[in-house]
Amino acid sequence: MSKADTQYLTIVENILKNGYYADNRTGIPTYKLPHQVMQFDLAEEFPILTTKFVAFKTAVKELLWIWQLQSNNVHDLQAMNCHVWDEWMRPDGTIGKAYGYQIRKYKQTDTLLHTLKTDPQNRRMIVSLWNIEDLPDMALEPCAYQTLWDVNDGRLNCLLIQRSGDMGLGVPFNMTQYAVLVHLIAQVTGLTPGLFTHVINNAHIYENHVEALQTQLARKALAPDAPTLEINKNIKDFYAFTPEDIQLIHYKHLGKLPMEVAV
Ligand SMILES: Nc1nc(=O)c2c([nH]1)NC[C@@H]1CN(c3ccc(C(=O)N[C@@H](CCC(=O)O)C(=O)O)cc3)CN21
Ligand SMILES: O=c1ccn([C@H]2C[C@H](O)[C@@H](COP(=O)(O)O)O2)c(=O)[nH]1
Repeated sequence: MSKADTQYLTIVENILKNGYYADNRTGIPTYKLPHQVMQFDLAEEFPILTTKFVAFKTAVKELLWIWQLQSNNVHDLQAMNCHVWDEWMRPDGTIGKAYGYQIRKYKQTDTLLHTLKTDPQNRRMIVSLWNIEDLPDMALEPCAYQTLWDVNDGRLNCLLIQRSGDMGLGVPFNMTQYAVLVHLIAQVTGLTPGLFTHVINNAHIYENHVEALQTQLARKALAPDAPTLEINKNIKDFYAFTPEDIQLIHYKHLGKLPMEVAV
């Protein structure tokens, strides 16, 4: 079993056992717990679940859409054969001033890369998608909305803050895609991947995901070891990475667990 499975399933188990049952805007109630934390040393193991199949390539494409393409246009994501944002697409084809829009608006990827290269002991390396002024014009207010970056002895550390975490669908994507991001940014800044800490303010399980997550919990004993991440080492420019440059080697898992997304 991967360390990702252990930490993720501990949270899932705790929510199912002790979570507070409450309504929310989607109409599908959730069980929820506050302030759940996972922490991975990326030098030791790449965090991805093995107790179910995580659509790794899809998660990587969504990440590149936000951080590299810096797009809010759902058609750009669909062009990569990724459809996880289809339900939130507005008639103009975008998700409004959300996600990639906020990265581009303030050149946040460029600034982070530049600071990591020129002033790695800077204590102000923050990328934030939470822009109060623009919130009313977003199709969805960003969930994984902030990262804080830090360097110790050549190791790149990242703290991800997520205000709202869908444990069944969003979180398995988020934990893995942000781990990929740390690897990508480390490679192009001459650093090595260090600690990745993922804080979730409202960690919830939708009522209609309970059965699938119970199935996943029951699979624990059979879980395979974690795969390894392999990135094309020749790439030194963050904007040159393609999904093909980012490969999972020997990803063994216990199969898909379909869940419906609450819109
Ligand atoms: N309720 C909700 N949960 C989320 O996780 C979420 C939202 N809304 N809204 C915006 C994005 C969209 N996200 C999504 C949407 C769908 C999948 C999903 O269906 N995942 C499937 C595989 C999809 C594929 O293979 O392409 C899965 O089994 O993980 C994942 C994340 C994450 N976000
Ligand atoms: O990257 C993401 C994006 C979204 N989510 C989930 C978290 C919630 O279940 C919904 C958003 O609903 P709000 O009412 O705006 O909190 O989407 C996620 O887990 N990860």
